[in-house]
Order: sequence, then structure tokens, then C-alpha cells
Amino acid sequence: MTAERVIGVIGGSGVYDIAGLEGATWQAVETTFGAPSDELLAGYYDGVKMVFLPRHGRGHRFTPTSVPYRANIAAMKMMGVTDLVAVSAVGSLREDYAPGDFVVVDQYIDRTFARAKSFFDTGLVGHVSVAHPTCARLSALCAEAARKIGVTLHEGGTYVAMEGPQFSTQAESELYRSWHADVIGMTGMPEAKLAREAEMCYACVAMVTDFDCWHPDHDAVDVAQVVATAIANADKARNLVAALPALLKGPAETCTKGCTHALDGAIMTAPAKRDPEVIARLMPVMGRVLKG
Ligand SMILES: CSC[C@H]1O[C@H](OP(=O)(O)O)[C@H](O)[C@@H]1O
Ligand SMILES: Nc1ncnc2[nH]cnc12
Repeated sequence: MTAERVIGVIGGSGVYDIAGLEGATWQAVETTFGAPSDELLAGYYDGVKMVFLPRHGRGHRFTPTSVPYRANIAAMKMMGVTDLVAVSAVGSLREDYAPGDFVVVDQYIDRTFARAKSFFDTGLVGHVSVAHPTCARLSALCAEAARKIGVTLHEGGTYVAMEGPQFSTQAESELYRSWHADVIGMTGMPEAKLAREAEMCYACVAMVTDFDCWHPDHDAVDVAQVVATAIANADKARNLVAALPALLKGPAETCTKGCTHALDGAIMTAPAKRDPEVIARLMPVMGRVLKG
């Protein structure tokens, strides 16, 4: 299978736009899961189509819980995105991951509990594997882009996704450290799980903004700290994103890591028992396996 390569970027705290997209326009997209966080900015960079969406909306309107994750992923899929890169601000849970460093996340511990985490629903049941929740191929290219622009990079890291919006207690922070998690944030899940259900390659580039609240030599995290570090590093994040098209040129092919076929054999509901309304809702997201 080949398709036009389309790079999607979801910007986190401090990253509400990307510069230099040719012919860029903000476009409203309505999905069968409602409206995404904002309009999507679509254009071309280096001859490659790119689509950008600010996760919390321009002006940061959505809490980590109220971000419309399903609509965001559905909108990216409808825009033809094949390779989705998430940019996120995170707290560090280890001494050697310092504010200003970048981490290409490869594992998650999902502690969120108040969000819709799947496109599937009563009437159409499916189970995908998230044993390896990010695409190793796209993650390696993000790491290459990070090296090109010269940021301090940690390739691989486990991200604890907490519900928020309050930051962690010290006991929680120590608990996550005892689990050998590396960074903490509030938005990495269910985003990664939904991208897998939508059969898109997904990578997460996390930007360390603070030491959460476990570090004896640093104040407990607050928004001012996160925002100051995120803004100071936002240009690095934008430069990293701008380095991606050169690394991802050419048509998108079947992902050798399996992302583009994550739904093969995943649907359990017998064809005769599938709910037509649920099928209609899921069609824009997983039409490949639902079409007739
Ligand atoms: C502003 S501090 C907490 C906020 O920042 C991170 O968001 P994102 O992942 O979108 O960069 C964190 O997950 C919280 O949502
Ligand atoms: N310490 C922290 N905890 C949760 N989310 C964050 N985002 C940035 N820093 C964070």
C-alpha cells in the first residue's frame, strides 16, 4: 500500500502553531466524534504535506481531561495523516533528564481514568495491541531530527499519563519513580492508544519542563515553571518538526512495525451483530477494515 505521506503534528503546552508552512490555512474539520480542539493548520513544508493541531486549542482552552482526544485523532485521520508526531511538555522523574532536554517516549503507564479511551463501542468491539504504543520507525526519525537540531536527547523513556489537572503529590511522584518511569504528563494517553486504533504511526517528542515535586534541590512544579521552560524551548520543538519532512520524503508505505495494519484480526463482533450506527461513526477512522 502506498499513499501520500502526510505528517501530522499535535502541539502541546507552549506550542500553538508552527511556522513556515507554504499555503497554510486553518481549516475547520467536523468528525463523527465531534469537533477537535481547534481548526487544523494544513500546508506544505519541503514539498511534504503537514497538518498541525494545538492539543489544548489556541489560547489553551481545554484541560487535559476535556481535550477531545477522539475527535483530534479522527480529524488527523480524515486529513490523510500517515505519520503523527505528538509534542508534549513533561515533568522529569529522574536526575539525568533535565529541563530543556527532549525525550522520545517509547512506553506509557496509563493512570488516566476520566476519558473516553477507545473508538470502539457497544455494537462494534475491537482490541488492538499497544504493547509497543509508539512507532519505532517514526520515533527513530524524530530522534534523528532532534540530533540534527542539536538538542539534548534521550532516546526512549516511559511516560506516566496522569489525569490532572492538579500536579502530583510527592508520594505519587516517588511512587512513579519507584516504578522506573522517566517522565510525567497529562495528555499522552489516550492519544497514543487512539492513534493505534486509527492505524496511524505515532511518536511522542516530550520536552522536559521541570522536576515535578520529588527533587530535594528544586521547587515543586507550578505552571509558571512549565510555561517559562516550554516557551524557552518552543522554537527547538518547532525546528525539530521542521526537520521531519526532509527525513520522511516519499510516499507512505505499509509500516514495517505494523501500525498501518493494527486492526487486522482485531474486531470481535460478528458482522451480522454489528450496529450500523456505530459502524457509520467509525468509518472515517477505520474504513479500511469496515468497508464491505
Ligand atoms: C501547563 S502544565 C500541564 C500541562 O502541560 C502538558 O500538556 P501537553 O502534554 O499538552 O504539553 C501536561 O500534560 C499538562 O496538560
Ligand atoms: N510535573 C508535571 N506533571 C504533569 N504534567 C506535566 N507537564 C509538565 N510538567 C508536568
